[in-house]
Amino acid sequence: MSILQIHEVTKVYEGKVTNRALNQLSFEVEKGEFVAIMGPSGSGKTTLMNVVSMIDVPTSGEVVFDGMKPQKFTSEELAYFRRRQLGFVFQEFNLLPTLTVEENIILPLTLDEQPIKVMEERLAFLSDKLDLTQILHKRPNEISGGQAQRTAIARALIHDPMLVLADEPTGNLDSNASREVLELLVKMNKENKTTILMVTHDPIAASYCDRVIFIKDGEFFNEIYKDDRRQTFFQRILNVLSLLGGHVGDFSSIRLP
Ligand SMILES: Nc1ncnc2c1ncn2[C@@H]1O[C@H](COP(=O)(O)OP(=O)(O)OP(=O)(O)O)[C@@H](O)[C@H]1O
Repeated sequence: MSILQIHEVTKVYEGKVTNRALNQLSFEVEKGEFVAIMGPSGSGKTTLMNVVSMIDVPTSGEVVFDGMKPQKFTSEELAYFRRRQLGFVFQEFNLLPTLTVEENIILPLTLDEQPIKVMEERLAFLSDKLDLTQILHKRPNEISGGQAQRTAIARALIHDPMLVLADEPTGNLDSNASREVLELLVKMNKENKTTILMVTHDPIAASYCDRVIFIKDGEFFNEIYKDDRRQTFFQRILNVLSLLGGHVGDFSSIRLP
């Protein structure tokens, strides 16, 4: 069953020069899938994430979530839908510095005025899964980058969203912390059937996913599915990237997995 359908989405930015950031892009994400989006700089990845998260409206085409069409929502319905059904993980973690780890994680539930019992149960469940129990009382400036990203993942999952959107979640992490965060994303995906759409420049990060969709000049370029071994998937991702082209530096974080 598909949880997200991108149907012939085009996004044109008008200005002195008209910019077609997405051009008739179509793909679907199945419930419980972990999908990476890759493409050279300027290929439309951020625009795609903005359209999926409904920060931006497509010029034409449709984004459908589990049969629902948010383009038809009122602004209140849209705000509610984003808050309840989407989870966000960013490169910069975006934690609130004055709140503790625990307060940061439960923030989405607090905003939704959920009963304390619900908050405590979800918090206990996620802190255990993401190994955060020991640092719940700390503030963001007292924890490592990897711990900050794990906190951000817990915050993204606390309301059990339909879809998690992750934008370069390992972009600010060293290789050990990156691996830890990716393994936890895989664990949440496999054990809890969390559906994740992740933009990344990093072929190692992409190799943790079930499928990689490559876009170029705002258009669908190719997609590959993981077989059983991550190493061979990584190699196949590199092969497609070499066909995809782009500028030197677009995939600068390539290192051996
Ligand atoms: N607000 C905007 N107004 C005009 N053009 C835009 C705007 N946002 C993006 N673009 C253009 O749309 C195209 C796609 O940009 P986008 O940021 O989506 O690419 P990207 O793949 O995320 O790039 P990067 O990997 O460098 O972040 C680019 O040509 C960009 O210049």
